[in-house]
Amino acid sequence: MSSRNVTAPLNEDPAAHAASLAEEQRVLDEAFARRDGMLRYLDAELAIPADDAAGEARMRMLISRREELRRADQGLIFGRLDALDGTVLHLGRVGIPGPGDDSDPLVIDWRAPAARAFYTATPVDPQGQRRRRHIRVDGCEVTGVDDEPLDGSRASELVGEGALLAALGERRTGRMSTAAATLQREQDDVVRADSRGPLVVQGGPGTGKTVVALHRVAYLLFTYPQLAAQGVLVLGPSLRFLDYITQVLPALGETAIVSATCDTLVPGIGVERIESREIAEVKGRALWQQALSRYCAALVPKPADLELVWEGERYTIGERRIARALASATSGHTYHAARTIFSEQIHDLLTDAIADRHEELLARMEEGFEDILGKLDAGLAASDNRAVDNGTTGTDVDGELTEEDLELLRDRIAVDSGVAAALRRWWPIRDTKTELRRLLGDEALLRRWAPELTDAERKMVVDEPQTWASSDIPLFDALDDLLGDTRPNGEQGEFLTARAAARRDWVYGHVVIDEAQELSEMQWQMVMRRCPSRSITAVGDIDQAEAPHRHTTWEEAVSAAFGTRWTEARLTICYRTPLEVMAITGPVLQNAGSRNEPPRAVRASGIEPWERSVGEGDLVAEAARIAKELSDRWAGGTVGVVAPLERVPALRTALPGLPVLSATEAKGLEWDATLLIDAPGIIAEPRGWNGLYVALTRCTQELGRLLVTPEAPH
Ligand SMILES: Nc1ncnc2c1ncn2[C@@H]1O[C@H](COP(=O)(O)OP(=O)(O)OP(=O)(O)O)[C@@H](O)[C@H]1O
Repeated sequence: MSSRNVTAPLNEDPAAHAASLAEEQRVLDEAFARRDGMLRYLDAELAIPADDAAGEARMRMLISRREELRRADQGLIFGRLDALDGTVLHLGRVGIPGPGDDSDPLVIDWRAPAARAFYTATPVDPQGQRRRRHIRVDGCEVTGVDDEPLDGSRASELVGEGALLAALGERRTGRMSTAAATLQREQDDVVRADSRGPLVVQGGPGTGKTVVALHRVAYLLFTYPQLAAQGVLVLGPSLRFLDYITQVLPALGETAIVSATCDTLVPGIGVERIESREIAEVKGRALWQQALSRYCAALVPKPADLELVWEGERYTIGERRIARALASATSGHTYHAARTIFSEQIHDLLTDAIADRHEELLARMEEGFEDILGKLDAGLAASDNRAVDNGTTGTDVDGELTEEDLELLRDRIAVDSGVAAALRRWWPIRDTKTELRRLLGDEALLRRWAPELTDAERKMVVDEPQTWASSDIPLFDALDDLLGDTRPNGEQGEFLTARAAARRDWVYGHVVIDEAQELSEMQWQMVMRRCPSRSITAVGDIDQAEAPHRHTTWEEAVSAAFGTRWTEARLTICYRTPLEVMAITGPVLQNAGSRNEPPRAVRASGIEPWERSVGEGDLVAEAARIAKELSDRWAGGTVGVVAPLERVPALRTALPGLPVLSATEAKGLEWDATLLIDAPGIIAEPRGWNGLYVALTRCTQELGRLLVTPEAPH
């Protein structure tokens, strides 16, 4: 811990303030100088080529450290804690060591345990601290300091109120920014929560769920460096959303990440068409896991005699032996793994059968058929080339098969195409897509393996087109997992984004799900398969759920996946949406059937939400005019337009360059101003009140509503 003692001003007078700025500028200058020195050192190290795997792994580590240091430009220092005992700590995006080997760090990483008090100390519980200071920097220049005494002379629910409100009031760029400098207490609790077992974070709109989820990833990777070997999976609701959050984790120095949506997660299959909500609901139910598992088990052949031909002779492996081989091969293995084990056992059994017959022949020969030995020897020698290789005849002179003979024979059986073909006929290799198609397209199969479905539901499934929809992806994933690879991938090796993303069976160290309220039960299963340790953080707002499943509580949403073994945390303060807008969301939430209160808004924008009406015929032109007005007013920021899905195409054409989205598409995104078009049209959509709640809560400053009035009759 740093022990530089600085007498910091606690009053606000300008001279003292200027002195504080100058003092922090000196620390920042030193931090940059040290950071640049570290970069030079890393560049020099990286110039020496690696000559083995260990060297390459070290290179990757150095490259990642270099990236982290390079990206820390914004926020090399952002905070300072002055303890009661005079100790001073500076906090930044990354740790910067002090000048000597034994000296205290110049800057500690915000994720280090010693930094925690910066986010959690309060006047009531100052944790040995005298003052918290937020340092605002612009690159290498200190632009301001906000001091917060922790002696009770100033009380606020917020940590670093000045810095937080400044951050929240900034124009939105269309990309999310980091919030390491201004994380709030309840958010920090979630960021640093125990990573064992699933954690579900419920929070209303704008409470920082995405912020928390991403900072938690950075925290976990920092605290448990071994996680980087498996990587972290970040699942978001849409590609637009993933694009919105792209720069947060790299800016926090983290790259051991795969990000995907539930639709893009599984290699080898993608969404080819939109489906109805009814069918998506039916195909999202947990019952499919069982149905697919039963179906897959039924694909395994039943015990029966197996006939094989070896060198023109027929051998029959009897039903009882087959049954034993099947029982040991199938227990706990996937279809294809079991098939591989079974095949190996058949190779053994066939070897034994050939050896038995050979012995029989020998016995008969001893009874007087001596010429047979000669033929047999010649046959074996010709088939395994030993006569050519070592001049032996292939059996001992007495004609008995040696251990070595048997091993060679077994090896030849294992690669023999005739045996392989017979085994393939008896126990076919299965293609996941073909099998899934077969099951989904056959009412009789569905009746047998998914008896929980009603006749009408089965018919609906069978009548679906022959292309893949979103709800098919988790079914494919489940079946592919049950069938297993025909050739196992082996160890997963060190994490590389492309390597992990290309493998369906990659096991991640942690999974973060944003907008988790939207996941169907089958999508939850898909997540769990990738994280058997259950180290999962799911953030969402059950009141914003629009997906076709019928969950209205987290218990309903996750019990099929986690049972009762999960913890819940809550975020209660809304940082995005201003007071004026949050004030009108209460009734909307009630109509959505929620039992939750809207979160408390932390700030006012001073702009009341407004409403205008327009006739149907003038809608598009009027929307374009108002959107232009808003864009001018929020120049340097962003404006978003949310409308009922059916109105989106026409509005998109009329408003090029602006995001025009349905309520579902707007999920997770935000703008300075929202133009909400035809709220009743959104309400009329399935789960429309939830959609309206999403739409209302996207803006950080201004909400305008455009109502559509019916055309007056001519
Ligand atoms: N501690 C913080 N410091 C600075 N900005 C913050 C903080 N917490 C949240 N914000 C900002 O508040 C806004 C809302 O945060 P975020 O998108 O994470 O909320 P959310 O709970 O995921 O919202 P929604 O459910 O509506 O998508 C963002 O602009 C985010 O940067």
